[in-house]
Amino acid sequence: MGIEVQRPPLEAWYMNDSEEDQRLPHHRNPPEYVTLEKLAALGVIHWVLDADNHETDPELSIIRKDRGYNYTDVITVCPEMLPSYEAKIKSFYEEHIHMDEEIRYCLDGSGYFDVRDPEDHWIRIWVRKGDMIVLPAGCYHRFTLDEHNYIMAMRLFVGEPIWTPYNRPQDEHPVRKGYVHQFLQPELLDVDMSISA
Ligand SMILES: CSCCC(=O)/C(O)=C/O
Ligand SMILES: [Fe+2]
Repeated sequence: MGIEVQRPPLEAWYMNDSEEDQRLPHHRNPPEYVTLEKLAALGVIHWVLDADNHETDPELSIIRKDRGYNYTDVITVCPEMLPSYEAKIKSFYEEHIHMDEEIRYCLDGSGYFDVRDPEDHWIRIWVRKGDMIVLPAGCYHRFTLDEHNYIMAMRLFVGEPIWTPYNRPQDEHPVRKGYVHQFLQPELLDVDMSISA
């Protein structure tokens, strides 16, 4: 029998355009929440796992086996523990893609992963202890700590890890084109295109 993890579901919302501190929530007024279904349509996958028992968690083992995530390490992002903290935080918050999935499992603390919707608006995904998310290869995104300034996250990968970010614009990159083709094609989107014809 699985362990019931008592915690609120993943929260995601549209961001406002404020230039204030990136670690603030940046809700629109009134707030506009984004469903897990909408995130799934963008290719963002999510699980809530038992972070306190991640070393022996059979659910994590199954995900890793099913998806081929044979590599793991743990990164702690906070001013005291991350070497070159300021430079890393700046680079994480530059909009970028990777050639592979970005897979992060929050073991403690929290932070925000921002992704673009089909109209290029930012969606902020609040990742807290127990959340594991996958951002597809070629998906524009960025990361910031929240106001608590601390996250400990497992990083997973298929094979030897490559963390290289490719900053926007990457619209001609084959991996970006593949993402657009798979997730952002107009016929896949839940929008009324007739009014723009
Ligand atoms: C919480 S893991 C640090 C952020 C990171 O690794 C990354 O690639 C952000 O895009
Ligand atoms: Fe990234």
